[in-house]
Amino acid sequence: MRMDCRHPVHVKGKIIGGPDTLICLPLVATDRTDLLLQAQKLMPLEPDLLEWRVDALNTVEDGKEVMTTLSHLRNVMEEVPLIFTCRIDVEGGMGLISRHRDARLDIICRAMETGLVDIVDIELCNDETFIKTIRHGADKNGVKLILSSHDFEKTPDESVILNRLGRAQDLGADIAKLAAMPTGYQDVLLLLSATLKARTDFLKIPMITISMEKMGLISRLAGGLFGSDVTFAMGDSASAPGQIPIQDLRRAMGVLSPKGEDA
Ligand SMILES: O=C1C[C@@](O)(C(=O)O)C[C@@H](O)[C@@H]1O
Repeated sequence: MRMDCRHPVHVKGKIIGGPDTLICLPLVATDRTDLLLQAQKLMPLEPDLLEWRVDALNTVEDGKEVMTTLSHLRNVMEEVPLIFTCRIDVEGGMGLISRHRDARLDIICRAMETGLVDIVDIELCNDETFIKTIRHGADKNGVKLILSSHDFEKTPDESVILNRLGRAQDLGADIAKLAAMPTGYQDVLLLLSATLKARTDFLKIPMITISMEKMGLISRLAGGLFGSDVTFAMGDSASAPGQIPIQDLRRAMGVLSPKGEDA
């Protein structure tokens, strides 16, 4: 049976770290029209969460425009929880903003202040002042915080994976996240086994762990059984290598954890 975590996160009726593994769809668009079209297209697929990768937006440097776009997006999304992500360049961020610390900090803080964002995702590799400022803003505005780590080259050793998940928890994350690239199937096993170890040994908060690319697909399908609380499917397009359509993901997850059975 899937192990619940000690401090589940409740957002708009969804439980991250509860009995079910949730499915998140990413929104990656260069302009507002496309973003809203994508959201309209994805809503009937009934995702548990939507992630807006705001770093992909052409006009992301224009704070006012981003906030207006955010309010339009919120209207389309109704009650689906929103993760707001402005990814840093060294961990897969797109566009100019991903290279500008202060611009990223500013846009994330402004977004939290609107009250339209449920969760923000920032990287563990940010400096402590950055992380503390976001944590403070999140507390003030009732926003949950994901501290994440991405390695697009390799899968780190088990000790590094455990260390990063633990560090996210120690720095006050509500959810810890780690995505890594496998260079062999051994790495996929390593990621899953580290996930289980973190869940059993020390991690009280929910986590999201992902082994990327085709090779890591099993982690997106079955990661929930090992302790990962959210899995990412493909939105209108993929936001990372290895994502598959939500219908396929749901079917496979249903086979792995039949409802009403002890799995
Ligand atoms: O960090 C993650 C996970 C992810 O990288 C994935 O591998 O599915 C996709 C990103 O959009 C998201 O921010």
